[in-house]
Amino acid sequence: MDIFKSFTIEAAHWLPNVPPGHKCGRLHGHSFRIELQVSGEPGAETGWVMDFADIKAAFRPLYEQLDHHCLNEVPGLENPTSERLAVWIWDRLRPALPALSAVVVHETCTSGCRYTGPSP
Ligand SMILES: Nc1nc2c(c(=O)[nH]1)N=C([C@H](O)[C@H](O)COP(=O)(O)OP(=O)(O)OP(=O)(O)O)CN2
Ligand SMILES: [Zn+2]
Repeated sequence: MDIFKSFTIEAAHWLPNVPPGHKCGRLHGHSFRIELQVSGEPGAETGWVMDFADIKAAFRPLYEQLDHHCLNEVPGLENPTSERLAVWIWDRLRPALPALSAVVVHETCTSGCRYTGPSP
């Protein structure tokens, strides 16, 4: 079974490698919505896969690095596309949250990225 916890991150970014004149080469901001999916079987007694609060606690240090920051200034996010942000979160969160099965980044209401880990 899959469960998820969502977070909103207010952050600025610009994309350094887009062609000249591309709108995303200019500094702009988003309310990024980050969805963390965790998979497993619900415990017989608890009835849950994992306490949502434990997902929140595990993500907290990363949230603090991202929220109300310019993503380009965060080490490892010099080219902060949705794809790079999803991988950045996955790489840093998975050790603390081994049941993590997907990181979804909604950059806008209409665009985003879903990452389920490196290809085997
Ligand atoms: N594959 C990717 N493409 C784009 C990314 C990205 O991270 N990965 N990022 C951007 C920009 O940062 C931009 O903020 C988002 O682009 P876009 O969806 O085009 O934004 P709009 O609000 O203009 O979307 P509409 O729904 O078309 O109005 C660009 N591309
Ligand atoms: Zn953007």
